[in-house]
Amino acid sequence: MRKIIKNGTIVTAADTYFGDILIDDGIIVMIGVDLEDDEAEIVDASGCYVFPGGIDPHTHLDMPFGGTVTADDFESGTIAAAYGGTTTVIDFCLTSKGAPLAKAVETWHNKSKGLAVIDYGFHLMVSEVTDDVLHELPQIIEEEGITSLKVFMAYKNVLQADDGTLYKTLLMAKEQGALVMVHAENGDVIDFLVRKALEEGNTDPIYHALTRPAILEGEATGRAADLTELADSQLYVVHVTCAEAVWKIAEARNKGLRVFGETCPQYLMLDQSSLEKPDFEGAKYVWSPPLREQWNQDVLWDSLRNGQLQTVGSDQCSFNFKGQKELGLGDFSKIPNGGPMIEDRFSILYSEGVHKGRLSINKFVDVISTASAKLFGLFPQKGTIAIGSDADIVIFDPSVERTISAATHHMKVDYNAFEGMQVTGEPISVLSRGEFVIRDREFVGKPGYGQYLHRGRFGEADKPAVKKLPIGGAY
Ligand SMILES: NC(=O)NCCC(=O)O
Ligand SMILES: [Zn+2]
Ligand SMILES: [Zn+2]
Repeated sequence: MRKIIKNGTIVTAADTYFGDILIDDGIIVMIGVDLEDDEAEIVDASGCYVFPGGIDPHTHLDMPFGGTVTADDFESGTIAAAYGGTTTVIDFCLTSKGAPLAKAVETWHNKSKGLAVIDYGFHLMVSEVTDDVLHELPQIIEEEGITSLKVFMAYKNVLQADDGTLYKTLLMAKEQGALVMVHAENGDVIDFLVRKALEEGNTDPIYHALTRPAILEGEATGRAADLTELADSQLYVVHVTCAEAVWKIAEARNKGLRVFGETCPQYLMLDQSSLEKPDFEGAKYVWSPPLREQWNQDVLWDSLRNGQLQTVGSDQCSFNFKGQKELGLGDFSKIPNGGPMIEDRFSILYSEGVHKGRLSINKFVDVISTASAKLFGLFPQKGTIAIGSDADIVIFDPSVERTISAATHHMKVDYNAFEGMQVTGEPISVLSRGEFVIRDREFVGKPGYGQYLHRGRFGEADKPAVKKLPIGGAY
């Protein structure tokens, strides 16, 4: 079914203009003024912005962690994402030492197939680089289109890899055209500090933050950047929280290194004092790296604006307060790490970024969508509004005032970390490949509609192929 989105203000990372968009078979085929097509359904976007769908480069759906499993799976998580204006997620496929990588990828396909309501891809965790991994990885990159590899520098004895593994992964990524992602914290020192705090009887949630100081995030970020330089490779630092890490990324980028950084709405909006809430409520805010002192928020906003950080991911990793976060009553180190962020990422960035004058509207589109498409091999299929791109579109009303709350959110989790926050603007309708997933604030999508994304190699977006127009056709 053809559709014309009419009368909206189209916004991309580069331009803002008034126009109509003709969609055919899930693809944007024409953009212009006063477009007409007798067979097309007309979708009125008067008074609204028309944005490319959000791309969330950092989610953990249906992920086992800390002796439990995230509250949101690929169905509830992608429904919530769509309500929030996100049309693509890239989830982390976990692996275990000694087990075939292909088995882990198959597990993640089984978790997502038939459930996702929007398109999705996977990053692949690398926990060791053995001969088997060296043999298997190029095949997975080629056949699965998984072109980003994740190394954890923290979570000792659970997910953490050593520096040798990180270095070998960087070398392999350089050769294969993949992007290495790091969770940058010094896991060994954190492990020592956690044990010491517990021995001293310090068991409350706030000690999660106090045992993971910002300097250990800065140190690991700098170490990863140095190893990237040595390997002449490429690095993406996930969930950057603090000035110490931003400075290391900026230093690397100033040297001309291919080092990129992501932050998340929680680090832009919340601070460490949330972990001190009484009655164990601080546990709701336990994730890693932890929330920081408030002044870091300005550093993060400035870094998005000036390009030292490029993207905003959600790090969606939801656990219920009742029964899951409570696993850490009496021992903060047993609180499952993570929070529910997938639904509010887009609106918080618009409201606190664009509406409050911290980001231009085009920069907003870049950090919420376009930059991730480019870094993770999805551009120009995703991440923009252009002829030939997938019609992943958000019709966003900037005049709506609303309050974020667990009572109205769509994640399957019993609290919202941004409870009570007033935001301006709301995604009213959301289309994925030309089909409504959210229509006039109602979910109308279908589990299983979301397609797995076979992604391009790192750097391909810098040299896109010239598109050919079919003879006599618009595209
Ligand atoms: N962030 C967090 O606490 N949980 C998810 C796993 C990770 O990203 O480190
Ligand atoms: Zn992490
Ligand atoms: Zn994460």
